[in-house]
Amino acid sequence: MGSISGDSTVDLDGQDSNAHEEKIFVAVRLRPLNERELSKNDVSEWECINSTTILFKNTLQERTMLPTAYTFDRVFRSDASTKQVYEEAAKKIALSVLSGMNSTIFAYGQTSSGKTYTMSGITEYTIADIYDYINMHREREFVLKFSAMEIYNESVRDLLVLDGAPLRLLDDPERGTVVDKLTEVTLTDSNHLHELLSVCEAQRQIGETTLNELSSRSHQILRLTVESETREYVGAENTSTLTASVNFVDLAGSERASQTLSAGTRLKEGCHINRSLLTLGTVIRKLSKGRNAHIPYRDSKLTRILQNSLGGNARTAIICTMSPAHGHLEQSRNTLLFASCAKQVSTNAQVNVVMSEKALVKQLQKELARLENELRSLSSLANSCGSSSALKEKELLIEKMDKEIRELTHQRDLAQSRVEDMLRSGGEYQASKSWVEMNNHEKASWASEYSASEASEIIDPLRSDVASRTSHFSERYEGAISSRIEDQFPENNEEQFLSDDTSPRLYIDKYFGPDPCQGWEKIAQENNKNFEDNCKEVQCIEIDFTKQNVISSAPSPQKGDNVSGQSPCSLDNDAYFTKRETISSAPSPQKGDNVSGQSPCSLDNDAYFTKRETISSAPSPQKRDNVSGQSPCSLDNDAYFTKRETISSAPSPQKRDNVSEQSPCSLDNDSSEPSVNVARSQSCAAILTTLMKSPSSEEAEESENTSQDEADNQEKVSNVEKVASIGNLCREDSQNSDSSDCLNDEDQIIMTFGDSDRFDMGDEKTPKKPEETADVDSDKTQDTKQSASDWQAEFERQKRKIIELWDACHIPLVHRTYFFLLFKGDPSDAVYMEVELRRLSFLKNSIHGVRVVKDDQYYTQASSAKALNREREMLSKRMLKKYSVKEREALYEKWGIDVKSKQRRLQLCRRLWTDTTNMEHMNESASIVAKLVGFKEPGQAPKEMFGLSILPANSRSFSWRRMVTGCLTN
Ligand SMILES: Nc1ncnc2c1ncn2[C@@H]1O[C@H](COP(=O)(O)OP(=O)(O)OP(=O)(O)O)[C@@H](O)[C@H]1O
Repeated sequence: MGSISGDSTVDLDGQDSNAHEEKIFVAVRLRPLNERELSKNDVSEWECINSTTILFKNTLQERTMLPTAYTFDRVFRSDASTKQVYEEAAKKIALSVLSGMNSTIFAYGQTSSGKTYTMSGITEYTIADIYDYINMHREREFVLKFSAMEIYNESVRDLLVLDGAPLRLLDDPERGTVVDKLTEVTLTDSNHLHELLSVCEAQRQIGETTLNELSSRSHQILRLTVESETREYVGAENTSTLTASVNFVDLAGSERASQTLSAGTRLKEGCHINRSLLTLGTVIRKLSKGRNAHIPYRDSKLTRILQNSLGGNARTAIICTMSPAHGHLEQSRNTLLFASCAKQVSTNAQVNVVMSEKALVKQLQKELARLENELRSLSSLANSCGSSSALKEKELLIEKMDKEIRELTHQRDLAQSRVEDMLRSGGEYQASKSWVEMNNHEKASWASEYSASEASEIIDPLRSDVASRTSHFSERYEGAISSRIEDQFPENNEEQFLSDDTSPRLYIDKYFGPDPCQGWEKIAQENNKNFEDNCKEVQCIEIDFTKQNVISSAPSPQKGDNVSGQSPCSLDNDAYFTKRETISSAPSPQKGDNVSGQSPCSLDNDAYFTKRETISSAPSPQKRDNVSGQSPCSLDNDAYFTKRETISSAPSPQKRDNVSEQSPCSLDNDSSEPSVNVARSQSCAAILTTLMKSPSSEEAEESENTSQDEADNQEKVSNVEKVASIGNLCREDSQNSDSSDCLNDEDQIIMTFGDSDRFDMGDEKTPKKPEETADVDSDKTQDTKQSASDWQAEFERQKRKIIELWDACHIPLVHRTYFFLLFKGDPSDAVYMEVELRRLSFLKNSIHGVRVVKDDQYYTQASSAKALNREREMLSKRMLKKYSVKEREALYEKWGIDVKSKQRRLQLCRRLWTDTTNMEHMNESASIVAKLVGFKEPGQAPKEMFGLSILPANSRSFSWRRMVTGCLTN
């Protein structure tokens, strides 16, 4: 022990007493082959080629891509003594405790590799050196304290107490994790310590495994705390004490159940051991990559207790022990991998100086006097400079600001509600009909007639008023406002996370577009242009859909009906026929007839036939009817027939009346089914409305599906469903989502035909009985009679549907809460709900094999189960801030969470928004999330902030006009 000599208490072996960052010291120790290994003729696979490098000999010439040489701070051959290991790998760090620095020596390695053998030696040598040092430094007074614990099956036991109960871990703001009620014995001398070590040895959980008769089944942490102060100053006023601890950590060995042949208790122990070592490995690996990574200290008690030693403020050495035997090759490699990571980890140890109580009191008194002086000088300054009046002035300013904020908000609300009123009542209908009283046709017609200039007329004066007030307001109060905002949203990671998604303004800007007030002008300007485009786009969609019904119809006797002229029935497998007919003006009847003039029947497998026809004059009713003229019922496997017709001019009334004169029921040649009677009016929007809502068209599809069900050949059914799915998609999107996003360009849809599991938008698709759906006119009448109470029912239905979709699409809880609080049951909610449903339908579709290229980024990015889990974790953290202990306990009870269970907050947050059918649960969830993220009280969600800002930033893919048009159809 002669090396302990220094005169200084804080300078051992040239160590610097100041805080310094250093890497963990990593050494590897090979043990000799043991008897068991020798008896199996196992060979030694590892060799230390110098004092720092260990080499894989590969005696058996196995092919391996793994590294063969590993370098560490020190490697020890199997004939090295424990004393040598101590001197060269552990001593320096262990004895840092004498200079006031915490330190830890770990032994890590697989079972039976020699951890306990090494660690007990190191502990002995350290103790001996410490007592030697104490004896040599009589000028200082030392107090040594000892504690010992083991972590057995994830519970912490006091090794100095016989049959003690498991101990709890507490978080101390200053000391980090502490073991509650752990015995700490003040040592009288080294013998005393040795006695206690014997107690620990006797107490520790030992068990026999195939690999080690005395296998340690727990992690053992022995802690020796050394306090010292200069004798001369003991009891003096300004003396200070050095205090630090050294931990001797003998980890349980990693093991493979198959190798240790463990079962029952041993197996359970082994699982706990491996799990905690895995966490230790993860902590080390993450630390080795940098301190910013999320370090899972809390995942195991071992890492929690040793947090300071793992990248913290304790000097640390890890001695990795390994068996050189070939039979343990894999485990040895794992050990070396762990050692390699550990080598990269830095710690930042510092000297812990504890002031004496007297010195502390003295210092505090000084500080108090200084503060009192400051206060006195401040109050005299206040009296002389009239700072109280300055304060008053500021208060008045704040009051004024508040008033102006209220006034501005009021103005904006007023402006929006005026515009909304105007939009709802709509020109000539205003006097006679309310919005809910209008039928879809009327709504759509109104939408088409309402012009941009009219909108601007109303909006412009309001906008300029609001703008001038806003600029005046921000000029004056910008500084004050931003400081208020900073107060409300302080910067830290968690807050950042939440403010990214939940700060009302940021949230809305990010996901719904800019401030509504700023969007009006653009909207008004784009109105006319967009509306034209939209009509075209929507027409494409709807006619496309109609055509599919037509395709399904029986051929008409007219010449024009049999455009393809031949049944696709005989299409070979995988062949399909796509027909597009673009009619830019009224086509002649002749021209459209027998357009293809060729049978697709003769197409070979995998061949397809795409036909485009441009017709420059109005088509005759005959021509437009039954374009394909063939039932796809008899399509061969995987063949399908798609026909699209794009019409950019207003068709003649005759044509419109007969567009789908045939019932899709005739798919099975069942002419008794009600026929589709889709009328096209002069107005684009009217066409849209009628087609979209026509129960006949729905029925047409249903009938088609029904008849498919009846068909013998199930394969054919699936083929037809594939065709129908395009129609369904079009219809869904035109009804429920941004139609132009979906179909204004064929390239915007990528269909996965193998996936028929389409998104079900709800009740609309429930097959209706023929008598319920036969007559479009009767539906129109019903539309007209729709009352506010109908809306209530519809509102509830839509709300539930949205909730289900939120759940299915893993929509962030903050988002759900915002919208949930937004929905009040007013007819004006229709707009918000519509937008939400559309986006969710896109998302759901994209999950189910249909990718919409222009999909809303937010929905595709934010909506994942993983993101949702993260959000729940973040929310659970906020519970500490937002709920008192009592409130939390009340919540746990209410939500059926055991108050004694672990991770109660997380448990609660994991339950939020899960019971989608229980509206009380939804309300409760919304209210909790709202509180956690600081939304307004439930029922006061900032609806006005959403207003028309439901427009996304990308106005090209989503226009106000389109949205309104879409809403009209429901
Ligand atoms: N370097 C060594 N020289 C000689 N014998 C050794 C050496 N290392 C370990 N041994 C012997 O190997 C056996 C297993 O050692 P030890 O109990 O220390 O392993 P361990 O890694 O602690 O195992 P476990 O994780 O199962 O507790 C013991 O009998 C021990 O005496």
